[in-house]
Amino acid sequence: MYAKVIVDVPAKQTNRGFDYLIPEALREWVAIGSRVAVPFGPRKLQGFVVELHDRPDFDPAKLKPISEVLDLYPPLTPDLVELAEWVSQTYLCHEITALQAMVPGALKAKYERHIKVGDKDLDGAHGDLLSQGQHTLLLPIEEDIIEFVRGKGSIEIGSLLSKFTSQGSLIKQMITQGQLLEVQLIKDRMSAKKVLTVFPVEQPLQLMDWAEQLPDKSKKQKQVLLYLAESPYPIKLSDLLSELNISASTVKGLADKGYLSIKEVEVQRDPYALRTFPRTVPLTLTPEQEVVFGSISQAVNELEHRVFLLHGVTGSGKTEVYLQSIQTCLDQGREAIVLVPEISLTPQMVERFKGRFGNQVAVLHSRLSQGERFDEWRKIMLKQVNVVIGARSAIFAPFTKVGLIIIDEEHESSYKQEESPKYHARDVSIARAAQHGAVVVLGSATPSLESMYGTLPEAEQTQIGSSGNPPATLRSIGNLAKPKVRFELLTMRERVEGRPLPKVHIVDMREELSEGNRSMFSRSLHKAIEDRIQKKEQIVLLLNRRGYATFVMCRSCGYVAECPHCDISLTYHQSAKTLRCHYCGYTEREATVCPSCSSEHIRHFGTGTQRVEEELGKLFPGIRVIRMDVDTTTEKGSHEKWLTLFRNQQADVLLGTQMVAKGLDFPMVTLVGALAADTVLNLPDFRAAERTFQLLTQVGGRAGRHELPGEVFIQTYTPEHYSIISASKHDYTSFMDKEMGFRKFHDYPPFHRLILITLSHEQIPLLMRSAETFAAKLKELAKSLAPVPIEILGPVASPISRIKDRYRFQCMVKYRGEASIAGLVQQAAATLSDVEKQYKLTISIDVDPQVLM
Ligand SMILES: Nc1ncnc2c1ncn2[C@@H]1O[C@H](COP(=O)(O)OP(=O)(O)OP(=O)(O)O)[C@@H](O)[C@H]1O
Ligand SMILES: [Zn+2]
Ligand SMILES: [Zn+2]
Repeated sequence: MYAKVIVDVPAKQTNRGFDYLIPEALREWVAIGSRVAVPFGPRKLQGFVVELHDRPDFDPAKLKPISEVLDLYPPLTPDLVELAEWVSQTYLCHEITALQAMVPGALKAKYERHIKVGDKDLDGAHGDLLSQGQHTLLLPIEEDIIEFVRGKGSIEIGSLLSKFTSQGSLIKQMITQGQLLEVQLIKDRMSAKKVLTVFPVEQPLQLMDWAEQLPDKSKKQKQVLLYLAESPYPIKLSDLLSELNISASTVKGLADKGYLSIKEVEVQRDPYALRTFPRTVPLTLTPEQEVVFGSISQAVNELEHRVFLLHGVTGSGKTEVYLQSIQTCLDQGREAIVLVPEISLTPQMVERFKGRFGNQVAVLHSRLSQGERFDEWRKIMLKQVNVVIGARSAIFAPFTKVGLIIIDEEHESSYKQEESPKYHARDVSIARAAQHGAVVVLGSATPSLESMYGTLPEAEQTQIGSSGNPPATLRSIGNLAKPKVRFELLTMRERVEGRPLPKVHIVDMREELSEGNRSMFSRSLHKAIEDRIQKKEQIVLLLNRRGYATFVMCRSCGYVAECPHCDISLTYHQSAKTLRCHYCGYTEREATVCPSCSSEHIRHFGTGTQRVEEELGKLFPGIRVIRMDVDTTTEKGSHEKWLTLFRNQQADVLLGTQMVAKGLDFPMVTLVGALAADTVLNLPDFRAAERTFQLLTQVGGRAGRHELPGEVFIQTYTPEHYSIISASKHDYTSFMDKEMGFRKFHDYPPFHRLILITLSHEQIPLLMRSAETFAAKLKELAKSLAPVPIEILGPVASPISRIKDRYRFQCMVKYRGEASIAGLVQQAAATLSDVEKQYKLTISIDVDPQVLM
């Protein structure tokens, strides 16, 4: 039996499985998905077993054996190993990168150089060495070192050097002469947490006997034995110490006498251990919920791989449908994965799932510590849970019988990972569900155009996009070749209990200006805020920008403060009175005079959340504002803290960036204001209108979700834009029609698919030459695909033309259908691999990009 192993080196040359022997002793332990240590050239590396077989590519006699199996259970399931191959082919990354993305960060290997006693010291004890005479006599210090290392078994080289300071060169010499041996160990970054636990070793009566026999002066020890006699259960050492107010040596003394034992016991770090979640029972479904639930549960019961797109207006009760569908799945003995966008994974969301399914739920998000995340993941692997709710990467939860995958707020662009592997969790979820015969539910009040397009019958899609195929479905690659599925549309048009959607007002800010209102609050919004404060109702204000102001500009000469390393203007931060670059972190002091013309008329422009907060304080004295943006939520738990304060009505206003727009369900919120609806609309991105419509609909949806009716104000300089008008009328259909027309006209997704290639280098000439070489090669390769329509745009400078002192050029590929364009792009990029290596050119390829900057 041989194992194919993919090693921990993300490079082109190592992007394949290498064969290794499985030593007899490890047979039982090696499986597909095992993490192993293998010799690789002079090094020892971590790798994943991706195949077991009995026909090696090379002479079996020359194969090396696997050195170690690193886990008790393989951290990856065979289906995940297969999925990794699909991810690497679809999104053009190394397979090891895809595999690594599937295991928690705690399992990423840490390579340590250790020292052992070398085999030159053949007979073990140095006494023999001396008598044999053929060895050079060891110096006493050398003997000390060898004895020390022998005692440790093996020791990290740094620790050895710090023990024997100033013996560095001697130790090096001993390694060269073979008295010491250097080995490489693979350690996990994190391991299961263990605590010392005290175990009684006998029955209570015996313990009491022992207590009796102890001399009178050992009062404390007697106390411990009597305590254990009374409650004869294992107890954490630290708990025992604090309970009896004794020292560890007391307990240790008893252990030495054999009256009790102290062992290390593995415990799980549970971020929610201190919280209790009141159990909830299924609600009686509304007729609309009933219909939707019926379709989903039927598919789950029939174990059919189907994809539903659930379009339900804000407050229509999608979560309850998810919960009951998951119950159906669990009743089947299968497992469920729920994905939510990182920022809407609020305590409220967790509570809904833990409240219904209790300890069966694991939670995975980035605000957990690495250790907590590792332990949540272990609960999944050890089958202690059967539901996981988490952000993007939870799609890789190591379940083995997935029955249902739910993606809430499926339109969210954060489901696309921006670093390699640049996967889209929505598309990966469909691939994974296909492997398991599982059902996918994509839920949103504002479904993405891609998903909506996926619901159209083939004929209609053809009509719109002539020969296009749905982009969001599974491509036929490798083992994952499955027939494409068409998405089935389910709709919920009403809020529960017939609550009305909020009334929306569009406010034309140009009019405000012309009538002399220079404030960032229109008169009508101002009045509405006053009204709610008086009624003790709550307000959500959205400003899609953080910081105090977007940029600093000189009114005399037009100078704008820009980052010296990136072509992007700096953002003013009020609290530190600094200008900061959001791309590289560069920071400088606020200037009081213009660096260009020395004028004093240099000001911050635009409005940031900090400035709104200040102005609210001035306009409404005594108003209690919670500001939530990246700057106020970096601390662990801060997100939770702010939302709890708001829920407990300890604030009147929740002001923030898009993180206040999603998923929140607060009964007292009756007013929502979008202060500058155009910020997103003005971005140079073909999805700007879609993002604007989604954001306004979502934030508006926070108002009036319970008994009290809601009202929304949208402040804008472009009140005639269809995304704003449609959002104000809750009219998804008319927005969709217009936007589909626009996308079709410009050959944008979902009618065409995109691949964005960004090249970067410190020098423009080399960069331009490389970009042109790349584009020319790609154009040549594309000819082979004719008549498949493929368009190659560029190279042009990227919208952000420089980041961290590296210039950036991009090419955009637009194509239709399922042709394997990605492969061609990779081939074209390969022609530059020498330049990449020699001159440090970087090429980044983004398949189905969400961010075009
Ligand atoms: N069948 C039901 N009977 C009574 N109340 C319900 C029912 N279903 C849901 N609700 C309540 O309605 C409110 C809105 O539901 P939920 O938050 O699930 O909406 P949603 O569709 O997820 O909205 P959004 O897209 O805005 O997040 C919640 O307070 C929920 O408890
Ligand atoms: Zn100036
Ligand atoms: Zn910068």
